[in-house]
Amino acid sequence: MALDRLPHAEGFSLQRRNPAGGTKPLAHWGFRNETDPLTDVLLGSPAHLKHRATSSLSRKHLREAPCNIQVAQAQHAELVAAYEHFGVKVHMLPAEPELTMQVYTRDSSVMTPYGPVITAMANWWRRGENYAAIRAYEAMGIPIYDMVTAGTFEGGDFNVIEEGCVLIGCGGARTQEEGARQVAGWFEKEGWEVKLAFIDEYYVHIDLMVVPVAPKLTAVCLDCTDPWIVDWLKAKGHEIIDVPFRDTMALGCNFMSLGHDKIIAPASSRVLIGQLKARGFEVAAVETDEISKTGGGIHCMAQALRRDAG
Ligand SMILES: NC(=O)NCCC[C@H](N)C(=O)O
Repeated sequence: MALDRLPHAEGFSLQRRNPAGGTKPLAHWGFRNETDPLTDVLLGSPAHLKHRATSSLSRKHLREAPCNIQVAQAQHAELVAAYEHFGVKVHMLPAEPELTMQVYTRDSSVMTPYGPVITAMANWWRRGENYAAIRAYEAMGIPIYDMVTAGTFEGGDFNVIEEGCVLIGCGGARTQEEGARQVAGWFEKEGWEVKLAFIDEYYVHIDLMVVPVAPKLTAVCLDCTDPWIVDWLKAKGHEIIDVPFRDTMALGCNFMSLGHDKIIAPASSRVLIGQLKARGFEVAAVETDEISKTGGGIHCMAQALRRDAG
């Protein structure tokens, strides 16, 4: 099933970035803040999901207790239901048998106020997702900001901390320094504050350990996040919710903020959920343990197409 052309479609373009900076934000699509109210999300079908040895984590599960794909698919259906419950419009990438990891829509593109960046996936089994993303945005009528050409870059490493401020993860194996510096240069030209976070490739992407919850509130795994990142966030006035290391390695710090104090979080991340509830958040706790054996969590499985600036 193909994606529909959306209302508010804009003239499609493969490169609307102004090389001099000052690119005009899109009129309808995109978002300024990862914590603004989510209205539209891009998800990927798990119809052809395959458990591959893609990282230390997924390799360990593959060795010890491989993912039961049917259970994972049922968990994904619950995730879709959670978005719909909160009134978020779900746009689903058409299932393609060759794209066995397309459920992780965070990585093949990243939405910005100026349109999506098409990334450059590191692993051969995910490269086709970049082409599928281009086709999807063309079908929906959302013009592309630009495409990464300097090296590999994966969307889980583009972490919008607050309006006009991005933390770019660089582990080498997924996002290479060359790709990270190309994207950093674009956003510096747009006037953003950009920080590069060099992480160990064991952690795959920066969104394993740092994810925004609400304005000035960020979940961080203090045990594995470089202290300068924590100091930087605190200097900006962010309060930190510390997610334990063991939970983090089970994708427990990888959740989705829907804005309006609503969060979709993995049911197994009990410390995080407790902290959120204590602060008055409404939390949809979704079982994602089976699907996460394949290496990603709720944040990895979502690409915000539009957040309402209010
Ligand atoms: N942003 C993310 O952390 N995405 C998870 C990707 C999981 C997938 N198995 C991969 O290793 O590429």
